[in-house]
Amino acid sequence: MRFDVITLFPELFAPFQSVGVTRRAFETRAVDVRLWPLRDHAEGVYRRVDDRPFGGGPGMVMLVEPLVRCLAAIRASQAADGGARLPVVLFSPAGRPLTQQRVEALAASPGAVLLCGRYEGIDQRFIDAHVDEEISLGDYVLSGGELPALTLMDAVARLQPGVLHDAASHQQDSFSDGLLDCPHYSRPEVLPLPAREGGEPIEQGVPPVLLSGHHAHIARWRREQQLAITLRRRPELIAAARERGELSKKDEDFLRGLT
Ligand SMILES: CCN(CC)Cc1ccc(CNC(=O)c2csc3nc[nH]c(=O)c23)cc1
Repeated sequence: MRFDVITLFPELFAPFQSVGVTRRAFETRAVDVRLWPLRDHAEGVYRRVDDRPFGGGPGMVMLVEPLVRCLAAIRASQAADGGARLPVVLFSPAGRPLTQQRVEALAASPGAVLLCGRYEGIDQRFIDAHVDEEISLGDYVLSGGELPALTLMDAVARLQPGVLHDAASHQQDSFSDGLLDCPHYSRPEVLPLPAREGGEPIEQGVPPVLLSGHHAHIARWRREQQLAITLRRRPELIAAARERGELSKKDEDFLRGLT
């Protein structure tokens, strides 16, 4: 699958292509990323990509014409590669919050043009004429759409075949089964951890069940930890899992014991 990224800061994307899971996705071409620096499509002496908003107000607005020229170049490149004409995704605070469900849909698609907004936003006429979908990362204010785009690319790259070593691991990802993750432990079995300032002493050992080798008990303990942690931090995810029929009778018995 392919991402054509329109951005004012292509340098922000280099680390994605050279580190970890996403590097493998990029090297194996499971995910093709093509960066399109918007400034290359700005004309005039000052090569403007933004200007002041009509009606006044703070900040600047991204101009339509450089975006139209940039998108035309992308369409020509997609056609030349015989690829599909990909939908345009705008990252914006006014977009629909990104979910794992949306990530999975995109991961199964041929890809998308990812438009990274900067400044106060994009001229609405470009959005009306060319944008197919607006995506937000969540209700907090970032400086632009590049980190959201990197987040989406990371989440999609992990789902591509052959990218994750242990394919089963993304099935077990907590957001794949809708509950928060259980605690994890590794060597050493006992840690000389100092107690917190004026707090309770830290549990130094590892839950014995994890050392028992009894896989059914371990799986049960992990599931009960997921349920307890999710009920405490994100109770709405319990209700949603129940709605989807994903809670077993054992799960429900355990939850009743907690409340
Ligand atoms: C007028 C108030 N602001 C809207 C919340 C203006 C504004 C702030 C920051 C931006 C830059 N942010 C993004 O482009 C962005 C793109 S996706 C996203 N997800 C969460 N939060 C974000 O700020 C974003 C754009 C407009």
